[in-house]
This record gives sequence, structure tokens and C-alpha cells, in this order.
Amino acid sequence: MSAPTSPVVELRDAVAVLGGFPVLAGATLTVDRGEIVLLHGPNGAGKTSLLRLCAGLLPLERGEGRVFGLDLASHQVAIRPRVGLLGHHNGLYRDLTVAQNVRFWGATVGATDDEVDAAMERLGVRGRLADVGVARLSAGQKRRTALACLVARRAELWLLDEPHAGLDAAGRDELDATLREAAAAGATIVVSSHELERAAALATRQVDVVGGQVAA
Ligand SMILES: Nc1ncnc2c1ncn2[C@@H]1O[C@H](COP(=O)(O)OP(=O)(O)OP(=O)(O)O)[C@@H](O)[C@H]1O
Repeated sequence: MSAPTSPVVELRDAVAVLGGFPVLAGATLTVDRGEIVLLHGPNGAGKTSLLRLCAGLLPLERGEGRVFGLDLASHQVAIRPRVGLLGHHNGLYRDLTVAQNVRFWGATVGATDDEVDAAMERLGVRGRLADVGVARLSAGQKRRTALACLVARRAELWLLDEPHAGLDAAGRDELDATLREAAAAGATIVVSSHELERAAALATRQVDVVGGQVAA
């Protein structure tokens, strides 16, 4: 864990480039431990790119970037295991069942069977779904499973790209409750969402992303 007083995310004039195109054009953002920050902005504004940069999955071309106090330019390998990114892909092992996926991620931090069960219960994928192969799940069920994996692996920084998408009403409520619990337990959460009313009620702070920058 980073020291309680140091920010979990610190970006200053961060520039990232994909295919010769600047997907982040000087983004500055600070996120403290326990915050739930909502990224809001139009399609193509740079929200996904910002999340991927913080996850160590997009190279920092120019500017400064630190996560857990570690330099993004040189410590991506150390940063990645402490970060849970839920992107457009759920990152699940398709050949494993729901329970096997959640157990796998739980095992990376030494989670007990009870903790793994509790994570699945929290996201409504325990009972009947637990032994179903991921390849046979619906989109919403995959998303629930991916969220259960994040709970089980005790990610310190949750980076969630439109996590409400594809979830039914109960799933959205369970997601919000899960995020509040995680933040209360010390996790830091950055979430992009087009579901403004719901996400704004969840977030402790909202920032606008426009043209690859974070609006002041
Ligand atoms: N693989 C890529 N190669 C080149 N440019 C890309 C690539 N992926 C995204 N971009 C560009 O980067 C910019 C930021 O995209 P990004 O996906 O970060 O936006 P976003 O705010 O998450 O959008 P949305 O709300 O549609 O998900 C856009 O202009 C987009 O066209």
C-alpha cells in the first residue's frame, strides 16, 4: 500500500500516443486513497486511455505519471498486479468456470475459500453460475464475474471502464454497493461512465475529460 498521505494516482501533463495519434494530450489528475472518481466526457475524449495509462498498459510518452508513488515510465511491471482494470474486455479465462476464475485471482493474494465465496456471493455469481464455463455466460454475467475477481484479488486501485454497461438493475445496485465497500476498505476507484446520474451518486468526485485532457 502507498503511504496514506501520498496520492495513489498523480498525472501531470501526461501525453500518450497510439498509432501516431495523441490519445492523451497533457492530462493532469491527482487521486487520493479511498476516493471514487468519476471520469465524465464524450466518446473519444480519452477516458479509456487515461484508465489504461494508470494501469500501466499504455506507455507514457511525455509528462509525469505516478501510481502508488511509482513512476509509470519505469515501474509498469510493479504497478500492474496492484491494479484491477475492468475494460471493454472482461479479462476472464474463457476455458475456466466462474468459480475457477475467481479462485485464480483470489489465489494471487492468498484469499481463503471463504473470501472467494464471499466475492462471488457479493456479485451474485455463486450458486448455480459458479460451475458454468465463462464461454457460456451472458455479457452481464461475465461482467459480474470479472467484478468478483477484482474483489477476490483485493485490487488497491480499481480502474473501471463503463462498469454499469450490460448489468441489470440488481447488478448495478450490487456493483455500486461493492464499490462503496471497496473504497471504505481503502481501495481507490476511478470509473468512467455514461450513466451520469447513477455514477455521480456513487462518486466522491467528478472530473471532466475533454480532448485528451482533464478539465480544470
Ligand atoms: N488503438 C487506437 N489507435 C489510435 N487511436 C485510438 C486508438 N484507440 C483510441 N484511439 C483514439 O484515442 C482517443 C481517445 O479514445 P478513448 O477510447 O480513450 O476515449 P473514451 O473517452 O474512452 O471514449 P468512449 O466514451 O467512446 O469509450 C479517440 O480520439 C480515439 O479515436
